[in-house]
Amino acid sequence: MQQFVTKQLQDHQALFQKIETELARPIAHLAERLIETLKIGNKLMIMGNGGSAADAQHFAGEIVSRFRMERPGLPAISLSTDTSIITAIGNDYGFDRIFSRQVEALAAPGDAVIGISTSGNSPNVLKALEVARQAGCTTIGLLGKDGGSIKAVCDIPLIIPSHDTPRVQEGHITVIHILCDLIEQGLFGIFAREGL
Ligand SMILES: O=C(CO)[C@@H](O)[C@H](O)[C@H](O)[C@H](O)COP(=O)(O)O
Ligand SMILES: [Zn+2]
Repeated sequence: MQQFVTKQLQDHQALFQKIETELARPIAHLAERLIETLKIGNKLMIMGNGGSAADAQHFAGEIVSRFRMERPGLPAISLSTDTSIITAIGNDYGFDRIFSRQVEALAAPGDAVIGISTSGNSPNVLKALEVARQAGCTTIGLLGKDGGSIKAVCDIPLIIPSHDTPRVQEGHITVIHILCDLIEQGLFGIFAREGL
């Protein structure tokens, strides 16, 4: 068992080394887009299934409440969280529409709609990003594997370079925390002061 644990930790470390090499610039670029979105009064809408539903809720919580800084609340909604809405749409229209219906109802042009999917192939996330695109939103994917079918409907696809679902999720939550730091510092902190 200890060998198994060691192997998991080694895989995690190797992946994070790759993320550092390949994704530092794309993560900073994505943060800039999110900062611009929030600066002009638009909001973030975030969704995913399973572990990625938890990530969506986690991300929205950091933005609305706070990450590290004392600062005003910022607008972000998790589309994976409201059981009444999700069961109503799922029951009446089908599971594929649980996110797209919320995008129809809540999205405004200029909002950033963020789909989190380790396979890049969840149909409900794909449909929501298609609707978001038609509504004039910026579409963003936190993805894995080869980006799947969702990659094609993303203005900004960020793909964690792994085919192992748990490792991809570990990449996603780290990216989310870095984005939260950059958003706070970009709007209210060191990067805002330095105009970076
Ligand atoms: O958390 C995990 C696996 O670590 C699972 O709950 C996982 O999120 C679920 O199987 C999801 O349905 C996978 O969807 P996706 O990431 O491929 O869009
Ligand atoms: Zn999990």
